[in-house]
Amino acid sequence: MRTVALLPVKSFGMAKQRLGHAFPDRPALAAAMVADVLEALAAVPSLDGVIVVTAEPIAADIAGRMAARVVHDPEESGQSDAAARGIAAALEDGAQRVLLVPGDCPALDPEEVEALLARTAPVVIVPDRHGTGTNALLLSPPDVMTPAFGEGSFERHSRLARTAGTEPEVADVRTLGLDVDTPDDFAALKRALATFPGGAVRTRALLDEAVAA
Ligand SMILES: Nc1nc2c(ncn2[C@@H]2O[C@H](COP(=O)(O)OP(=O)(O)OP(=O)(O)O)[C@@H](O)[C@H]2O)c(=O)[nH]1
Ligand SMILES: C=C(OP(=O)(O)O)C(=O)O
Repeated sequence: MRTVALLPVKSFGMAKQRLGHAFPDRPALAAAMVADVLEALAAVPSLDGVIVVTAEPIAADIAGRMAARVVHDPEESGQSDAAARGIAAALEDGAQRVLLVPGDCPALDPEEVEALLARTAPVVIVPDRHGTGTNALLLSPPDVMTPAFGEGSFERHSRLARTAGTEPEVADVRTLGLDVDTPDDFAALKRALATFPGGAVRTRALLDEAVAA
């Protein structure tokens, strides 16, 4: 089943507002995290392609160097609209399934993603670590339902799946749950990177630089 990962990426100058002063250089962190996510996705055997939806030239350059297709996002009107652009592009590419992931989960483990792709339900929701948001959506077909990210999106996506006539499956994926939005998320990521070796090469390097500075 042709499966494409979709990665919406907001312009780095605007990204990670909720992180506040937890990390000095938010654009650099956003760029490192996106590159680490793309490297992890490239190592997932069951993915047939990756589409990055962005207006950020640096993200587009990173994507191009990692063999991902870039879809421009002129409006930057939110993750859901960007996801919809990606779904349309994936359908054009003949995708039968899409995996929507955020660009801020740098510890993403390719083996965990591969295991997630073994699921066959039309809608699989990966909740955030609080259980109220959505860190990933596996949709088959890609337009089985319309993503509606944002606060409370876990319940909303569950409801949308049922409205589309299918009972959503819920999958807990540890490294997809390590998305970085708030200072607490950032602290949780640093603890996870200290505990689990491997992955997040660029994000680790940036964090080490910040500590050394
Ligand atoms: N292309 C695109 N991606 C977006 C947009 N808004 C959010 N994203 C991406 O969607 C994913 C989740 O985004 P959020 O964590 O909600 O937004 P953020 O900018 O990373 O963080 P905040 O500034 O705290 O909201 C990240 O990969 C973002 O880059 C948008 O308008 N356009
Ligand atoms: C986008 C979501 O949350 P966040 O903006 O915190 O990543 C979500 O949970 O749907």
